[in-house]
Amino acid sequence: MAKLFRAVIMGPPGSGKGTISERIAQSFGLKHLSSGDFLRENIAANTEAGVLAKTYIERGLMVPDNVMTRLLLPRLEEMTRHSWLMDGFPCTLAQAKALNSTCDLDLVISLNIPYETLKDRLSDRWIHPASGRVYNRGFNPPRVQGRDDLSGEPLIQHDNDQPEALVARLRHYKDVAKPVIDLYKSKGILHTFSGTETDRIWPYINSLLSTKIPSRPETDTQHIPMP
Ligand SMILES: Nc1ncnc2c1ncn2[C@@H]1O[C@H](COP(=O)(O)OP(=O)(O)OP(=O)(O)O)[C@@H](O)[C@H]1O
Ligand SMILES: Cc1cn([C@H]2C[C@H](O)[C@@H](COP(=O)(O)OP(=O)(O)O)O2)c(=O)[nH]c1=O
Repeated sequence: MAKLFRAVIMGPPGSGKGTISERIAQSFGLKHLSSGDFLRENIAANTEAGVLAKTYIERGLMVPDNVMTRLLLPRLEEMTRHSWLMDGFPCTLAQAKALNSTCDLDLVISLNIPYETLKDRLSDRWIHPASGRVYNRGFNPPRVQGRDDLSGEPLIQHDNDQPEALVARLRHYKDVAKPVIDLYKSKGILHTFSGTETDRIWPYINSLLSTKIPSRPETDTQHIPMP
């Protein structure tokens, strides 16, 4: 069996973690794991952790580290036969240390996107709350305005995606992410990508991953190779 590959993608809200993770999952056959999706599944299933997490998410707060690790680490431990890419976890140094004790990461992708770009994207981010699917009127609009493509249910906007809340969220991200980024830098597994357009960043990420994981032949030709 080919060596398993474990990667994490980090970045501020709106940096494109979800969007890029989907592309990586499609191109390289990794399982895309998302902390937000895990939380939504637990909330929907009314698990103990889900009920607790909901009280924080509803107030626009981060879920405490011990709840996150209790929820996610057992799921990761079960994935002994899969290569995966984790999006949204770890967010804090405590989460990173807990993850470290469970598995060895091969690679960390950090997205570095200018504030103005994040502001523009998030102020136009539309979410299907039940699934977490995200849309943007310019970048990936829903087929019918205001409606989720699959369920047809209404899309909503989060107050904390609006510019007034965003400055505080970004400041908070920078504070908590810095020690995590430093940790991965010191381990030599951090790769940072900067830019305003995902379609310009993607070829570089694709190229990096191609050196680490064999692409799936059927999807390999969809993406522009690195210049
Ligand atoms: N690693 C984590 N630690 C603490 N809380 C988390 C974590 N991941 C997700 N959450 C909580 O779950 C909520 C939903 O997560 P999700 O990643 O779907 O949100 P999002 O709005 O797409 O994230 P972003 O803030 O990157 O835009 C977050 O706003 C946060 O409250
Ligand atoms: C990646 C990307 C996303 N978007 C939009 C789609 C979403 O509405 C929003 C956030 O993208 P998303 O992938 O949800 O970011 P994250 O998971 O890091 O929070 O920005 C763009 O407009 N352009 C882009 O290049």
